[in-house]
Amino acid sequence: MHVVVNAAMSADGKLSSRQREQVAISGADDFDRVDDLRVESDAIVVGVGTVLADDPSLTADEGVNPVRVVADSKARTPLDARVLDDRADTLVFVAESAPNRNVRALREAGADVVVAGNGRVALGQAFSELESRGTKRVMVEGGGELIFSLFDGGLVDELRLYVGSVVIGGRDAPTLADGDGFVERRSFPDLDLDSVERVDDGVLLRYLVS
Ligand SMILES: NC(=O)C1=CN([C@@H]2O[C@H](COP(=O)(O)OP(=O)(O)OC[C@H]3O[C@@H](n4cnc5c(N)ncnc54)[C@H](O)[C@@H]3O)[C@@H](O)[C@H]2O)C=CC1
Ligand SMILES: Nc1nc(O)c(N)c(N[C@@H]2O[C@H](COP(=O)(O)O)[C@@H](O)[C@H]2O)n1
Repeated sequence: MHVVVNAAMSADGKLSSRQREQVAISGADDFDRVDDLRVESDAIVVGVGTVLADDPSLTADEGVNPVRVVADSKARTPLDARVLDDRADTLVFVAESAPNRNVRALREAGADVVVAGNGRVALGQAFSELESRGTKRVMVEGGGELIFSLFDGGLVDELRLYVGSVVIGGRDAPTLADGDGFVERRSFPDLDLDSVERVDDGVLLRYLVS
């Protein structure tokens, strides 16, 4: 299974403002590229923080939509979230401790709910489950907490990063990889820069994870 993390950040490394609402960092051409990447993928994965902040549909304007996957330890996905609409299938990974009531309600809303891990979704287990269902290409669309955990778990093969020509600032604004952060130099995931391309008024960087 090949896992691509795709994100857009400001020149100062922020995914959004400190208010954690959706900010359009990408321009039109980059959003078209993201749409193409969605259609080329078998699954699009986000953390529930992104669902709560952005309410994304995670569908493409044209083509067959991949399955939408939410890492949602406590089953907090709102029942009126766009990821639960009927434009594509939705799989929600929850932890064993997720309230039964929430899990039941998500199932009634049409989601396939799978338990993986205690306390927090065990991402290695969740990705193995995706692979066992025939998933070959995974696109991760954020946010920073989930992306950090995926790097921490050695689960990322490729990073496509759009750097927009804007400064957002804010010590509490989300960045590409939040979580606890790495401390030891030897634990920092190393990246190989594969290509650099100007897109809109920003830069698209493509890295392979060593
Ligand atoms: N510019 C961009 O490309 C994007 C920006 N965003 C922005 O990012 C922010 C949302 O990001 P975050 O708050 O970091 O939320 P997130 O989307 O990373 O979700 C984090 C949540 O996922 C759940 N989760 C379950 N298992 C987990 C695990 N093993 N590790 C980590 N999380 C796990 C937890 O409930 C956790 O609170 C919003 O401001 C949104 O606008 C989100 C996606 C893309
Ligand atoms: N590629 C990209 N560029 C930006 O500027 C962004 N703010 C994001 N955010 C991500 O796109 C999702 C929106 O999805 P829908 O188009 O509503 O389906 C959002 O949730 C982030 O994952 N991405």
